[in-house]
Amino acid sequence: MAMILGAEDANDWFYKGEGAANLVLGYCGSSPALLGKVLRVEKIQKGATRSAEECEVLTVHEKLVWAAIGELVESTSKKVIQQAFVTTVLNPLLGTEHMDAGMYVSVSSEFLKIIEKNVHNKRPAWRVDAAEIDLRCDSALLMSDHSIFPSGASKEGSCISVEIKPKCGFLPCSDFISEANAIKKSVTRFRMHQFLKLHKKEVSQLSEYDPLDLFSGSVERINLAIRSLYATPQNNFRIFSNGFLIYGGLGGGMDSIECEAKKLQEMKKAAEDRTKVLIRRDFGIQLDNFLELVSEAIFKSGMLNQLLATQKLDAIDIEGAIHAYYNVIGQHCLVCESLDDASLLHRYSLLHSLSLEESLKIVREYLTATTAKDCSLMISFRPKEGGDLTSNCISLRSSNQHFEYKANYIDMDIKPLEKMVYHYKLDQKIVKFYVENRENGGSPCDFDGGAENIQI
Ligand SMILES: O=P(O)(O)O[C@@H]1[C@@H](OP(=O)(O)O)[C@H](OP(=O)(O)O)[C@H](O)[C@H](OP(=O)(O)O)[C@H]1OP(=O)(O)O
Ligand SMILES: Nc1ncnc2c1ncn2[C@@H]1O[C@H](COP(=O)(O)OP(=O)(O)OP(=O)(O)O)[C@@H](O)[C@H]1O
Ligand SMILES: [Zn+2]
Repeated sequence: MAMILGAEDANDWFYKGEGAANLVLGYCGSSPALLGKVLRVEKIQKGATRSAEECEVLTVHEKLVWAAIGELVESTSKKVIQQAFVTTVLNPLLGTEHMDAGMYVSVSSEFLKIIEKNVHNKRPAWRVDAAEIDLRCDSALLMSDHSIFPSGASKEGSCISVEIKPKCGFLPCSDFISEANAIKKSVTRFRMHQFLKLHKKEVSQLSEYDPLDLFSGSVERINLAIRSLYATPQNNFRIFSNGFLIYGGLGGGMDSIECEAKKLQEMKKAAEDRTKVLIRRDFGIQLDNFLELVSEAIFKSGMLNQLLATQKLDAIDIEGAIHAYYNVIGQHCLVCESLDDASLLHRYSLLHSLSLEESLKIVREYLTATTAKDCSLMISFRPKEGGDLTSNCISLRSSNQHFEYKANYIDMDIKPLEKMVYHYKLDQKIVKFYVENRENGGSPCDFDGGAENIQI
């Protein structure tokens, strides 16, 4: 970690976006080593009480879970573990071509303080309320900016990229899913979660997107999914022109709940118009053709096949994995404790009779799958002028134009073990809400089932 970013470097970084856990900055300075890079800075929930040291190291039980994976045995620092997680766990599953583990660089607390001040006005208010840059961090992740091609290679203004957060692409079929939750086997988690998000005003309308289309392996259905993502982008779809966001929301969905419906429609229409103009200007094609280009690239890259296989490592669903979790942490199972269904209890007793090794494997695979269900893809395009058509080229049948593309996964973070309890509660809450409210489109008035209210 030779590079150190100090106060004098802070103004070279601009706000690019954020998710729940990290804030991402683009580089506008002149250092050749940093051109074309982004810096991913960790955030901390407001009011969080964990000490800096607790945040930095794996818990005793996390060490157990990840101990079986070669390199990870040695590491106790989360940053080292994160890098090893990508190279040792994810690369064999997803290949190396589309992965970027990045590298950690040192940052001073002055640097972070200035950044925090500089980006404040750019951040969505609800993200500001939820979390802030963790000023205790002494490093941040430096990665390639996957919304552009490496500098020098592309003619100015000619790169358009999309970011897609595909979420879970399959229906679970685990025998450990209770009869009361059988709907999970026929309706996607994404669809059911939409109803709860609408009720909680986290989104302004139900998404048209169906992950089963995107992961279908059929180019026609992939195109249907891309059109739906474009119609209702939420936090699942963004478009960038030359690295700058032109369509979709910063740090979340485009349909920020802070806006009234009419204003939202106007903003969406303006973003659509701008996007169409830029696509026509830079690529000489209509929006429909661009969305076709995106679909073809997803189909051709085969990335989603590998991602789906990784997601399916969650073979017994959280309703099964949660029992393995309690085996791992060596505590009495709170889920079984709250059940009075003898047949279910019998099924779960099979899980509680597994060896520690078997339980660790279930938990490890569950956590790996969770990362694959929450990551995003970034695909960048530029017109291909002359020369041979390489394997990374798409030819648009409709206009006989050729485009080069590159695709990368982003947000490959390892998930904390303790989050499994939250996942279980959220899962129960999503299904309960959907079952009770699917008839009325997801906007009832008397649902109080916060994840924290589910009894276990
Ligand atoms: O549980 P989910 O499916 O809502 O996923 C969470 C995401 O919500 P969304 O994609 O909007 O539904 C959530 O995204 P948002 O904050 O809603 O943009 C995070 O990605 C969260 O992961 P982490 O806390 O950053 O590690 C995600 O949590 P994990 O489930 O990946 O732990
Ligand atoms: N390498 C990258 N190149 C370009 N843009 C990036 C890169 N990494 C992240 N971004 C942008 O920053 C945003 C936030 O990054 P990221 O998804 O890693 O945050 P997160 O907090 O981990 O997300 P989540 O809420 O899914 O956990 C992304 O949605 C994307 O627009
Ligand atoms: Zn149990």
